[in-house]
Amino acid sequence: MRTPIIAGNWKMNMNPEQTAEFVKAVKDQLPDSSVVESVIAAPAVDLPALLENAKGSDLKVAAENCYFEDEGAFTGETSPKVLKEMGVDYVVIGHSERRDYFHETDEDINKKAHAIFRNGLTPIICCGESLETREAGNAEKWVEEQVTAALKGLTGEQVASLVIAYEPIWAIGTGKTATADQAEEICKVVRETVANLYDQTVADKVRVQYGGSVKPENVKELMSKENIDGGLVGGASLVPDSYLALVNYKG
Ligand SMILES: O=C(CO)COP(=O)(O)O
Repeated sequence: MRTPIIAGNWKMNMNPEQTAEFVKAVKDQLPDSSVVESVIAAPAVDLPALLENAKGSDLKVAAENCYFEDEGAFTGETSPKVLKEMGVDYVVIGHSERRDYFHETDEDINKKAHAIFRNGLTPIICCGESLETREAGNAEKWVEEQVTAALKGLTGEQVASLVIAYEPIWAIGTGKTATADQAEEICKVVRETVANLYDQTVADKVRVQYGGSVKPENVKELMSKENIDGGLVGGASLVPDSYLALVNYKG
C-alpha cells in the first residue's frame, strides 16, 4: 500500500513570519502521516521557521532545490548535507521552473538525486511535457525519457522510496488542470517506466504525484485514480484553509 502524499510547493511566495503563522494555523488539523503525508516545500530562507514550527506535528518538510555537492566553493547554492542536518525530509528536484529559468539539465537532476540519497534525504523528482510536446503527440515519450534520465544509477531500493511528480507545464499556474484521465494516463506511464527500468515490485512502491492547478475542488477525483498517489500543489497550498482541504481530502 502506498501512503498518499500531498505536498505544497510554495515557490518564492512566503517569508519566515508568514511561514510560522501558516504552520501554527494548520499543524493541529493535519491527517495522521500514516494515512496521508502532508508536506510543505519552502524556499531555503523559510526552512528554519518551517522546521521549528512543525516540530512534533505531522507536517513534513521539503526543500525546493539543492546542489549536488555536499560542500565547497559553490556560491549561492544549498547543501543537501546541511538540509539533512537541519531536519528536512524531502527535496524537490527537476521542477519545470528550474529546468526552464535556471537551465537545469537531466544530468544535473540525476546528480542531485544521488546527492539527496547520499545524505539520507528523499527526492521528489518532477517531470512533465510542454503544450507543444503534448500537441505533437510526444508527451509519453518525453516523460519516459525524463524519468529514465533522472533515475540513472539509482538502486531499486532507492527508487522504491522516492516520489515522482508528473507536472504538465501547460497546467502549472494556468488554472488549466489536466483532466483526471489525462493525469492518470501519464502517471501510469511513469510507473510503467519504473517497472521497465527495475521491476514491478519497485514500480508498485514508487509514489507518483500529479501537479498542475490541483485545488480542493479537483483533488478527490485526481486521488481516486489508480496511479496517482498524491499532488504537488502550488497556488492552492499558500492559504491554510485551502491546504487543509487538500491534505484532508479523504474527509
Ligand atoms: O508547479 C506546481 C507545483 O510544483 C503547480 O503549481 P499550481 O498548483 O499553482 O498550478
